Amino acid sequence: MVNALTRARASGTIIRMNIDPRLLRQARIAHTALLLTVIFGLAGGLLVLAQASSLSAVIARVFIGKQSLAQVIPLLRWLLAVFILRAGVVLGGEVAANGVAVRVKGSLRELLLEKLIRLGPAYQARQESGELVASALQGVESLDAYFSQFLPQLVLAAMIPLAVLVAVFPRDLLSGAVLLLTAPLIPIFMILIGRLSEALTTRQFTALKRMSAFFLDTLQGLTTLKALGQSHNRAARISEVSECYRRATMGVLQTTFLSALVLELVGTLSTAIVAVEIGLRLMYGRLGFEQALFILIVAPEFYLPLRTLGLRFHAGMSGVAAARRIFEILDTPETDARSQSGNVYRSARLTGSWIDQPVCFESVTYYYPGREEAVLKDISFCIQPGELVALVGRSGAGKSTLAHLLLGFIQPTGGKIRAGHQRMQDIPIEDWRRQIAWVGQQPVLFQGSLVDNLRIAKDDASLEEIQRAAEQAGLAEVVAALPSGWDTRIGDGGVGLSGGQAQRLALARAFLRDAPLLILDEPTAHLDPVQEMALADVTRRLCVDRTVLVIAHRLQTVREADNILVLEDGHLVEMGQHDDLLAQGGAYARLLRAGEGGE
Ligand SMILES: Nc1ncnc2c1ncn2[C@@H]1O[C@H](COP(=O)(O)OP(=O)(O)OP(=O)(O)O)[C@@H](O)[C@H]1O
Repeated sequence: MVNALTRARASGTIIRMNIDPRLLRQARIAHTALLLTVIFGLAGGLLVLAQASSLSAVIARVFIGKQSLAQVIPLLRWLLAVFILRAGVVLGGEVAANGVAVRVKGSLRELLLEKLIRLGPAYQARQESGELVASALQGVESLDAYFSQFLPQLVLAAMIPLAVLVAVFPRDLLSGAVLLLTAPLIPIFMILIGRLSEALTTRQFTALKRMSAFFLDTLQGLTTLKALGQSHNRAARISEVSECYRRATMGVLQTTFLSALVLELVGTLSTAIVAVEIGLRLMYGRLGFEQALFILIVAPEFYLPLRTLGLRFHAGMSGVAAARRIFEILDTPETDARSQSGNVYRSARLTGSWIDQPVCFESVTYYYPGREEAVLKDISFCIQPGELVALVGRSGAGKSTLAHLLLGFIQPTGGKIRAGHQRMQDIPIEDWRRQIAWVGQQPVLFQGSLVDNLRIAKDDASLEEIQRAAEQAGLAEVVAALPSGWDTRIGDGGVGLSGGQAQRLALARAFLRDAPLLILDEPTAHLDPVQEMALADVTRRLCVDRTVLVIAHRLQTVREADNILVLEDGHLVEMGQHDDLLAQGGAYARLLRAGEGGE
C-alpha cells in the first residue's frame, strides 16, 4: 500500500514536471492516432507476456519434459507469430505516435502564425525576430520528440509493467512483490536527474533562441556591418553565442548520459535481485522451472519501458522548455489586436457603406505597452470622403503610429475612431482593411514570382488586371525588360529590384487593390530626382477618386493636400491648408523652414 502510494506520488511529480496539460490538450486534435498509440501500447504489453509464456513453455518442455521438436512445433509457430506481431505492434505504435507529432506540430504552427498575425506589427516590433522564428520553427520542431517518443513511452511504461505484474502475481507472490518494490526506484532516480536537467534544457533553449536572433540580426544588417567595418567584431560575437549554445548542449548531453548510466544500473540491479531470488528458490525446489523461467524472461521486460522512459524524459524536457515559450506567445493578451469575429455588425451591412462616410479620430490617445508617456495625445480630426490629407511632423512625432491605428494594427488606448456613426471597433477588421490600400516606405518583396508579389494585393486578379495595374504604376516597362517577364523570381533567392522599381511594385499593388481609402507613407530615400518626379506622378494618379491619408515628405504633396495635420510630440498642433498654415507662422512654418516633413 505504502509502495503504491510512493509510486503514485512519484509519478505525480513526473506528471507535474514533464506533462504539460496544454501540450496534452494539443494532442487531443489527433485523438485517433493517440488512441491507436494507447491500443498498440496495450497490445505490446500483452504480447510481451505471450512471448515470455510460450518461450518458457518451449524451453521447459524440451529440457525438463524431454519433448521432441515435432511436439513443440505448434508452440514454436505460435512464438514466431508473437514475435512478428510484436514487431508489427511496435511499428504501428511508432507510426501512430509520429502521426500525433505531425498533427500537433502543424496545428501549433498554425496557431502561432494566426496569433502573431492577430498580435500585429506592434507586438513583433517589441520582440526579437530571430527569437520568434526560433520558437516557431525549432521550438515547434522539438515537440516532435515529446509526442513521438516521450508520450508513447509513457503509455508503454504504464501498460507493460502493469501487464507483467498482473501475470506474475498469480504465478509467484514473492517475485511480484520484488518487482513492485523495485519499480519505483527508476522513476525516483528519473525525477532526481530530471530536476537537474530541467534547468539545463531551459538554458539550452534560451541559448538557441539567442543564437538564432543574433544570426538573423547579422544577416539582415550585413550591409551596415560591412560598411562600418564591424564584420570582425560580429564574427567574434557569433563565436561567443555559439560557444554559449555548445556549452549548454554539452551540459544537457552530460546529464542525459549520466541518467542513462544510473537508469541502466538500477534496472540491471533490480533484475539481478529478481534473478537471485528466483534462482535460490529454484535450487531448493520451491519453484517450478517453467514458472521461474517465465518470471526471469519478463523481469527485464518489466524494467525496460521504465528505463526507456527515463531516457526519453530528456527528449520530452526540450519539448516542454520550447512549449513554455510557445504558450507564452499564444497567451499574450491581444490588447492591441482586433478580434476577427464576434462583431456586432454583419459584413453585408457594411460593405461599401462606411467608407462613404467621414473617418474621424475623436480624442484618440495611444500608449505603447511598457511606455509611460503617450505617443498620441488627444487627437481629433476628420478625413472627408475624397480628401487628400497630409500628415507632417518631425521624426518620432507619432505619424506612423497614427497610420497604424487607422490600419487597425493597434487600438486606441483612449478615445474613438469612427466611420460615420459606426465605431471602428464594431466593424469586422477584415471588412475595414478590405477598403484600405497601404503603401509603406520600404515595400516588402516576398519570395516568389513578380506576378505572385502583385497578387498579394488581390488573390483572384486576372493577368489583364495585373498588366493594367503595372502600366498605371509604370512597372510594365520594368517587367518587359526582364527575360522571364512576370515569371521572374524576386525576393529571397531571386533577383532584386531597385528602390524605385520596388516602389513602383508597391504602387501597382495599390492600383490592383483599388481600395477607396489609401494610406501612403511617401518614400524619402534612394530615389534620384527623375525617379522621384515619375513616382510622384504615379502617386498623384493613384490618389484620384480616393480618400488619401499621406505621411508626406515632399513639399509638393503637402501643397496639394486638402488638409494638413501637423503633429508635434504626439499632439495635433495645427490643421489646415498650406497657405493658411504658412501664414500663421507656427509649427508648420517652422517645420518647412527646418526642411523636415515638408521636403
Ligand atoms: N512598437 C513600439 N513600441 C514602443 N514605442 C514605439 C514603437 N513604435 C514607435 N514607438 C515610439 O513612438 C514614437 C512615435 O513613433 P512613430 O514611428 O509613430 O513616429 P513617426 O512620426 O512615424 O517617425 P518617423 O517619421 O521617424 O517614422 C517614437 O518615440 C517611437 O520611439
